[in-house]
Amino acid sequence: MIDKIYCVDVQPDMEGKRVKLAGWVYRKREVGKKVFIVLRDSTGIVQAIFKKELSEGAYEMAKKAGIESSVIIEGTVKADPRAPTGVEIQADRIEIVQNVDFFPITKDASEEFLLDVRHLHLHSPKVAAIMKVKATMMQAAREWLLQDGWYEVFPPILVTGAVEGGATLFKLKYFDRTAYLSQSAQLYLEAAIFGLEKVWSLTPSFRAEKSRTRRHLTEFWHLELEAAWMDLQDIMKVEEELVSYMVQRTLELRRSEVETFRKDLTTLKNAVPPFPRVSYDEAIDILQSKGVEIEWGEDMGADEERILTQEFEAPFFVYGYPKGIKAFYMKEDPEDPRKVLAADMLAPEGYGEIIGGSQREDDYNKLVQRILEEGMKPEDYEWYLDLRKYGSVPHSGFGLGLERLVAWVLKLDHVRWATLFPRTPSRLYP
Ligand SMILES: NC(=O)C[C@H]([NH3+])C(=O)NS(=O)(=O)OC[C@H]1O[C@@H](n2cnc3c(N)ncnc32)[C@H](O)[C@@H]1O
Ligand SMILES: [Mg+2]
Repeated sequence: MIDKIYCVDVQPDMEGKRVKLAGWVYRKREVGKKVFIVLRDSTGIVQAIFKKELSEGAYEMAKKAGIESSVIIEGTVKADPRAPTGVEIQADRIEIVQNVDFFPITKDASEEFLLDVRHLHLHSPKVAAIMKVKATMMQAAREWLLQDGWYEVFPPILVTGAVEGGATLFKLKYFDRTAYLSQSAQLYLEAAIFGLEKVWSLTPSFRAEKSRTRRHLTEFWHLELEAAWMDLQDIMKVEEELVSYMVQRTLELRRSEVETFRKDLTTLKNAVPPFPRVSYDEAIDILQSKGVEIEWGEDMGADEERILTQEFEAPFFVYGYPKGIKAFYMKEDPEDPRKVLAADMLAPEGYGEIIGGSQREDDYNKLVQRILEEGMKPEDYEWYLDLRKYGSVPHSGFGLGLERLVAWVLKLDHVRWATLFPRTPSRLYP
């Protein structure tokens, strides 16, 4: 490993110190007999100035370095308020590790082109900032889950059945059998609670959704929790405490990155428990009062949720959905058999659903009935039904779409920017 420091380490109080840095040529300009190179690394940027009178060899080499060339630079630190970071390096040595004559991404690159060359787009400091925020959100989630006594488990991705409807399964050949890519780890987490009680997993989930909306991917990162003995109210409290901690901790550790994407942090700061709660019935009333044509019993799509979120300045819950629009595993509301004990968490500012959760049906016969009602075969869920035969307990859980949370926090215009290599119906490469 090169004995170097990072751009962020170069500070004005290091005046006169000799330093070595490695990175990529982010910006470059020539003025008279000087070359200014703004070097980029994973921590930020710093300007290096190459003066012909100081080192002709380095000056001539610096002139050759193209944008995004990988370079190693040495020189002396000098405080200079005119430099982008208030300090620069009076460089007397540059090694071009690999020169780039023409970097294909230019200022006028289209979004589709950026996705076509996503492997090169990852050079971008803005993309790196998104990935740092995403990583910090998961660091925060792990911190919270550990201190609150949750066990991480590692469920299978190759599965034999649907959790969220057969229409969005990706099928694959598994030797002489058929397998599917997991839509959700939920059913396996439900099995894990009998030994561990409170479990969580972060897995890729797959949905063969043809929806071409700004919030759908065909592969997304899914943070899921499941807990024995918890009812819907209990799990909603877990959701709001977890999301609040993830958001506030990210503001604490990554505020400069967040502010790169949004100046108004109000809704993020408002993300503290208790989050507002509205019933599905109230949500329908709100939408109808705003002229939306929606009837009780219908699902809210992205457009309806966008309108509903205008009523809130923080993440909020919608609870008490009609049974007909929700999944087979959700427990019927004992007080209203038309409904299930389900709640979604919606992000404000038009982002909508970021979490789907519910209390699960823990009665064997009722679950068999729900499976049949949904046109599914109980024999396909034999192992899952066993969970209701051997010490069944009330239990609840939820799934958080990590890209959707990041998209809201950074106000991204599409979830695809929140993932390293987005997968959508039209994009499988690179
Ligand atoms: N353990 C559970 O209870 C999870 C449950 N089985 C489940 O999968 N619910 S969900 O379908 O609403 O998906 C959960 C969340 O997963 C995200 N999600 C769901 N589908 C997508 C797509 N296609 N793209 C991106 N993100 C997606 C979104 O934030 C949803 O709220
Ligand atoms: Mg959902």
